[in-house]
Amino acid sequence: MAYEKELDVALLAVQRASILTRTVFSSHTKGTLTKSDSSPVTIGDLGAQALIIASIKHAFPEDEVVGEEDADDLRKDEQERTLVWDLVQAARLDDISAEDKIGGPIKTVDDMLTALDSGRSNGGNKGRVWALDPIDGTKGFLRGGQYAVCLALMVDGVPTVGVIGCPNLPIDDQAPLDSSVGADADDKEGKGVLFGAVKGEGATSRPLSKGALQGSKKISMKAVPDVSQASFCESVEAGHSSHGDNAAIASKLGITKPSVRMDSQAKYASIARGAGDVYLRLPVNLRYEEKIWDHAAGVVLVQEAGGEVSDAWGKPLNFGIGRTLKENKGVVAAPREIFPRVIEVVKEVLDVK
Ligand SMILES: Nc1ncnc2c1ncn2[C@@H]1O[C@H](COP(=O)(O)O)[C@@H](OP(=O)(O)O)[C@H]1O
Ligand SMILES: [Mg+2]
Ligand SMILES: [Mg+2]
Ligand SMILES: [Mg+2]
Repeated sequence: MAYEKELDVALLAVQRASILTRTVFSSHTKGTLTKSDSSPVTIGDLGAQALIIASIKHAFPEDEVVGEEDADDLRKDEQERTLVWDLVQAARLDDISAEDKIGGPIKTVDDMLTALDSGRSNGGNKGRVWALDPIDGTKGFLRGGQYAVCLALMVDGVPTVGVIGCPNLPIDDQAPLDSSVGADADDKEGKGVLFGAVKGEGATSRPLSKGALQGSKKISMKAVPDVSQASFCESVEAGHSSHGDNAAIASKLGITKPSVRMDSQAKYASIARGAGDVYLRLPVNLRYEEKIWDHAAGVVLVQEAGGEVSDAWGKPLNFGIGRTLKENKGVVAAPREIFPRVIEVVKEVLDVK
């Protein structure tokens, strides 16, 4: 199989980082700081990014990483640095050969800061670049909703390997998608899924474990013979995607089921495994540039499960022009057969605005 080592390393790296995020999710201490764009970041985001970049740099030292976070706050804030260091040291896979494949524990605080700071690549359309979102859906993570640990390898600007860890999603791929999945989520028994996909090789899910990789199943999107029966998902945060436009599109498609709101790329993962059908992310503010790490892994997963993804105008997402998708606005994902119809209606709704 192509990119077998890359997929393995990415799955193990995300699995190890999820051990850390789960610890923070169930703890009162989240060390929440506010970033310059007023969005939140926690000790979970920072620890997970350090662990994942350390894993990538161990296995593929030449590769670049576009990561959401950096070490600026930790270099200034000793208390926060100590909290993250304790978490990073504690997060270990319980299978030694799995842990070895991703380089074993980070050795020093300096190594942790260097790893965390090694996600500053500007991306581009040449060579191998990883896109990393250590916690996607930080607001959901803090609220007790869905969140996802997301990692993708882009080759010459094309998302090629995608891995998403969803600690709060039900393991059962067929579990119906209703509003309870997105709200008041937890990571108790029966929860925690690790998704993986390689371009041209299909997509899989398996239970998120603490050790070696096991028990993967092929996943695919559900057939939707009648688009009015589709279920669609969208962001919980009204500032991230226009709930009004999404509702207008659903109504024009004849969809009467209420939308399922959930945070993070758990939306891509949920439609990829056929728990839902359509993901709508209509722009609220046309000046906002979507970040590549918010989409790269989800796009590989959906494409490999039988779906198509574009921006709201039906334009392919261009991951090869930097850290953002500045040539695109909004995102639409749906099974291949109904995708043209969905885009047609999305354009109708946007045209009358
Ligand atoms: N105005 C905006 N429009 C669209 N996305 C936004 C946004 N402001 C922040 N985001 C992104 O929305 C992501 C969460 O998406 P969702 O709403 O699907 O959960 C955030 O990821 P992080 O939580 O990793 O920062 C952030 O990058
Ligand atoms: Mg994100
Ligand atoms: Mg994030
Ligand atoms: Mg963020």
